[in-house]
Amino acid sequence: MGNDVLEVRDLTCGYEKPVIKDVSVNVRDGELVALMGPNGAGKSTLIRCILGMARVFRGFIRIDGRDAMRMNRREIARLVSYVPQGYVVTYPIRAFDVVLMGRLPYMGLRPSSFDVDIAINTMRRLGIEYLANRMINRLSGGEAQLVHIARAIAQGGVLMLLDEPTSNLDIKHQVMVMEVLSRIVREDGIAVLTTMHDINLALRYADRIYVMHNGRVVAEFSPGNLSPSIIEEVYGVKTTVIEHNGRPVVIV
Ligand SMILES: Nc1ncnc2c1ncn2[C@@H]1O[C@H](COP(=O)(O)OP(=O)(O)OP(=O)(O)O)[C@@H](O)[C@H]1O
Repeated sequence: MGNDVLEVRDLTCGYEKPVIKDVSVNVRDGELVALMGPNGAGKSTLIRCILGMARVFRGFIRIDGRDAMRMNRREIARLVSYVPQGYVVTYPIRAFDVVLMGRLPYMGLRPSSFDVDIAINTMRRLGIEYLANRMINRLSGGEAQLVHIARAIAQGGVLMLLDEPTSNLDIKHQVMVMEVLSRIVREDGIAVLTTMHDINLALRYADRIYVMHNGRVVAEFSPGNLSPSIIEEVYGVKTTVIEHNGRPVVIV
């Protein structure tokens, strides 16, 4: 873990008006960073800003050392993959073709055999090659989420952005998705920034956690340094932090 893959400095960004204000975050290679905060705090907007999908008023965003605001969509797509929140494909398309779509930033009119190999190998690596010929609109939420993550991995960037990848998943699939993400971070040395609502999942899997509130970053900590006062201040609920198997667990 070392270099900043994502560096956001003093960013004020939003839509017609700013939504997030003076936000600074960074994610290094080999690091999984969780972005937490109440509904409407500005987490998805920050992700959209990094992707060039929202209006930057002030500040800068560097991806892999390059000024993201000077990059075109294709250049960003070669560095950054994105799994949006609650992304549901309603039309019938094979799971394999969804994964292959990750290779679009590199393709001409048709995929090369290299692109096809990457898609096959990525599905194998995540243990979901058995889903390859299934239609994505007929998969369970957890299976479909793993396919979308495989698509993002096949894209082969240095930074993966995920918006609530575990929402709507049962406990087993939540753990499965987070295990896959932390394995990819370790094995490939990529950087992952993911929004999450489940504090205990974040404490278990994230290397660091940022907390946003009213468009600002109000706390940054590693799981071992969590103080209950942060949760109380931001969410307004009383909590107790206990240690279980050497890890902090929040009890409401
Ligand atoms: N396209 C948009 N145009 C204008 N305002 C928007 C747009 N999208 C979101 N907002 C506003 O920006 C603010 C932050 O929303 P955002 O979706 O970033 O929050 P969030 O922290 O991701 O919330 P949640 O946890 O509910 O997903 C909200 O007040 C929201 O209404």
